[in-house]
Amino acid sequence: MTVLQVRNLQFGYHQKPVLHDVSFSLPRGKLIGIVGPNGSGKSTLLKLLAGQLPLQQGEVDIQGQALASFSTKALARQLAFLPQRPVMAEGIRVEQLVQYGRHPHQGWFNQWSAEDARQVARARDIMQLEPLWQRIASSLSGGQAQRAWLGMILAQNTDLILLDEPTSALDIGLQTEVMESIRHITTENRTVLIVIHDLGMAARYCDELIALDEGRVAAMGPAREVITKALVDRLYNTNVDILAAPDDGAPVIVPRRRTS
Ligand SMILES: Nc1ncnc2c1ncn2[C@@H]1O[C@H](COP(=O)(O)OP(=O)(O)OP(=O)(O)O)[C@@H](O)[C@H]1O
Repeated sequence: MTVLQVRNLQFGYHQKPVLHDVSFSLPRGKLIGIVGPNGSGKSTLLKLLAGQLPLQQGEVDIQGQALASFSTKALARQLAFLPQRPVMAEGIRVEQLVQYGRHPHQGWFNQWSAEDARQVARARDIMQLEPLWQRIASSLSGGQAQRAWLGMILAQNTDLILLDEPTSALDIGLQTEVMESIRHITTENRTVLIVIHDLGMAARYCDELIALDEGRVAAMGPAREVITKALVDRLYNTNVDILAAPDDGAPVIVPRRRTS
């Protein structure tokens, strides 16, 4: 079943076009990556899908229902969105941040339910936040903060999760750990759409990729088929070699030096 359907999306900032005729659909239970050069429209696309920017042209359906027909709270029960640079409120602890993910599920009197507690504990365990639980969130390192934010997103317990570069501040060990956790989420039949710059990680972990180039879909399909030398050279104006990882054959992208 299709979780998200995007048809002929066009968008511009102050009359400057940024996205052109973008169409795709996301099946349930898959990890889908959006790749593309800086400024190609990846964050703009995610913000539109999350209802953070107004649709100008085209249609977005979430679980078969028009995006515009959802209230803010109803939308937050369907999809969780982690922007590229989320703003951390001063003074809150990691525990409170993760609990905040339950807000869309709470009723008029903000009753805290057993289900809320269960989802918060689950998010804490998956993101291994126990040692950070009572820390002031704004005092965390970049990587720790990213895990805390992901904990909040997991606690929201939505079928669709949109993440804008969730591994950008992480060292290579944590990157792998977080990507494994994100993969784990899709085994629960959730769909995750992730903006990611690291093409090797994208090819290794994502089921499918959407490659954007100047606001247009340049390629779309199974991750390891999308990452070709021709596409990478063209999109990033570079000259790469693509090797095969020794463990599972996933593409490893090695840019050649530019010798003068
Ligand atoms: N609020 C804004 N007002 C005007 N122009 C914007 C705004 N946000 C983004 N843009 C422009 O829209 C284009 C696409 O930006 P966007 O952030 O979506 O790209 P991106 O692919 O996510 O880039 P990056 O990989 O650098 O994060 C860029 O030219 C950018 O300068």
